[in-house]
Amino acid sequence: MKRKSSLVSQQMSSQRKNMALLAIISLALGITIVSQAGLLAEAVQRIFVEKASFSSVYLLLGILLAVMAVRTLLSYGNGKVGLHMAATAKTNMRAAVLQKLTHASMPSTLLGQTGGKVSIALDAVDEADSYFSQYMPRMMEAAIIPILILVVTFIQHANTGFILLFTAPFIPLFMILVGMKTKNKSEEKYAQLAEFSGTFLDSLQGLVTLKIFGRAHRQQQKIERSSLSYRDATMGILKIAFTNTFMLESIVMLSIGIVALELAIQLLVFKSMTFHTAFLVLLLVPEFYSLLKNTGTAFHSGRTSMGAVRKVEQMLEETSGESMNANDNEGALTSDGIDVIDNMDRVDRVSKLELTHSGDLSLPPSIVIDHLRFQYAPDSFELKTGRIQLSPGEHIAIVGKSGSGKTTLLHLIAGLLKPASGTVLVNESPLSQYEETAWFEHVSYITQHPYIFAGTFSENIAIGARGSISKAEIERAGEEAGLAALIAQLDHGFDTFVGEGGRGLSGGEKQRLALARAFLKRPAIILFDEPTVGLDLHTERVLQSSIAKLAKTATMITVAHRLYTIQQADKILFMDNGVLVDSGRHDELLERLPQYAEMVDVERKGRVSS
Ligand SMILES: Nc1ncnc2c1ncn2[C@@H]1O[C@H](COP(=O)(O)OP(=O)(O)OP(=O)(O)O)[C@@H](O)[C@H]1O
Repeated sequence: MKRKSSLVSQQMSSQRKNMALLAIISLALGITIVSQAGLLAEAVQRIFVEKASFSSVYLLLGILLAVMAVRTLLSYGNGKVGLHMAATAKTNMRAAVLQKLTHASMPSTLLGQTGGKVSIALDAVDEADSYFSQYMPRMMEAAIIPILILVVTFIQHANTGFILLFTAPFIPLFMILVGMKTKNKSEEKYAQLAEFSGTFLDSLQGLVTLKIFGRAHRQQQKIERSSLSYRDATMGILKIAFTNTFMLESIVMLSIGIVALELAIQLLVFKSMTFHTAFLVLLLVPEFYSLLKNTGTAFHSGRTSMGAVRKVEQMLEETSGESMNANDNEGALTSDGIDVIDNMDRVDRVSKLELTHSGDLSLPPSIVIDHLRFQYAPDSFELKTGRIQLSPGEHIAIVGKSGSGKTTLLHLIAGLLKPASGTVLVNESPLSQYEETAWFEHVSYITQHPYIFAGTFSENIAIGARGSISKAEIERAGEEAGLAALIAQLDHGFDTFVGEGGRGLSGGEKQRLALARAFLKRPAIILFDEPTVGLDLHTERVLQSSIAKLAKTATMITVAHRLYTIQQADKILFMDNGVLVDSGRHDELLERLPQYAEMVDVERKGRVSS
């Protein structure tokens, strides 16, 4: 293997003990192979050449049987160590993939297809198995045993030793040639599989939309095309594998034939060697080639594994380019730790961590937005702000037209996006100086489409808890969030199962469930994306009063659409085309900002007409 993947190298260095064990077992295996041949040659020599009685070789045959048993046990041991190495490596690699995915920044999670990522995390990591379970043990055997056999052969009969020495390099040479081609093919196969999985999952998720727009058939053809390319890539690899096996077998047969011919000539024509020596050498030679041949097959699967591992590495590299190291002050914060998943399917976890920042995070904190600038991509939408102070416990409303950058500003304040320049100051220190987990421990984000996991109401609410939590506490949080009436109608109450993606819950109900999580957490900072679609009056009131209760002791920043929310806010941030134009109370902005007055007017008319 010319260039070992760094992921594989990492695994190797962490498994040095197992490698040493493999080397010891391989050496012992080599000794049993040579002993076995020696004992067998001796037994045959005594019985057939020296015509000794069968009973005189009982002991010899007994030892031979014991050596064979030991050889079997050692082979089994080698396999076991390989499997153990593979299992450990796969666990580590999968942990690394999961770690990277959960710590990836928000923009990077939006890149690529989910199905493709799943196929890499599951299938590609599985493919790495054969590198450790087959390739490594075989390579170790190939590095030790053939040398041992070669030494014994040279001692016994130098001519055969030279034949082995001359023909053996053809096998690795051939392996390298084929292996190179297989690796490319294998990478191609994984690209095809990832595309196939991605297309398949995307189509499943958007099946209703596809049907409505009459695109189901076209999508079906797309799936068919990608499945055919996957088949072709797999067949390509198999073709190489079969050719590989055929060529290796031919080389081995030819070589053994040459050795046998040479031995026969020496034994019968020149009578320059004993039967014992000839037979011993003839027994050892197939073992020699068989080991090299096995290595060839293992090399093929090792190469296939490397292609798969390369894919895993690429994925890790791609996500790590975007991810934030928790200790990296420059890095973008991620939503890791937020108690409610936003509509981009962010995964949340809450764990207690020390603040890296030396100052105390007094709560609720004061927040200063200080000349932020942000772009998703060059030459696209740009967000700009001046300097604005948000006092502890204030209720802030971000308002503006659709696409003006409200959500982007909210994500920048929350640390979910990293500004290109400027800072968000929390208690007068840059947000980037805080340990992200510690910061998110105090933040709850209630999006318009909170993510509901497959599980019961209780399990979904308990996600908001910092430690272990009692059923009574979960139920109290549910009631405070206004879920009591809904739960009372269900046969299994809080133990009712809500499906993946929160199937069976309305938008308002999902938000109440997200609120229940927040009630368990009691955050100091609440980020709230107010529903744009009209909820019924009752639901809206329940949500409104629950949020108000939760926000009593917190700084709340709302992307606001309701006039009521806007009027009640302590401070309104008015966004226009990415620019934070002005901030102030409702009456102040009405007076000095015509665009704001116009927006309020439109909102009022909308209310009356709807
Ligand atoms: N992930 C993204 N990548 C690239 N551009 C984005 C991304 N998210 C938002 N944008 C763009 O940034 C601009 C501001 O979007 P943003 O969601 O902040 O607006 P908004 O005021 O919250 O809109 P709405 O009220 O409709 O939700 C829009 O032009 C949008 O297309």
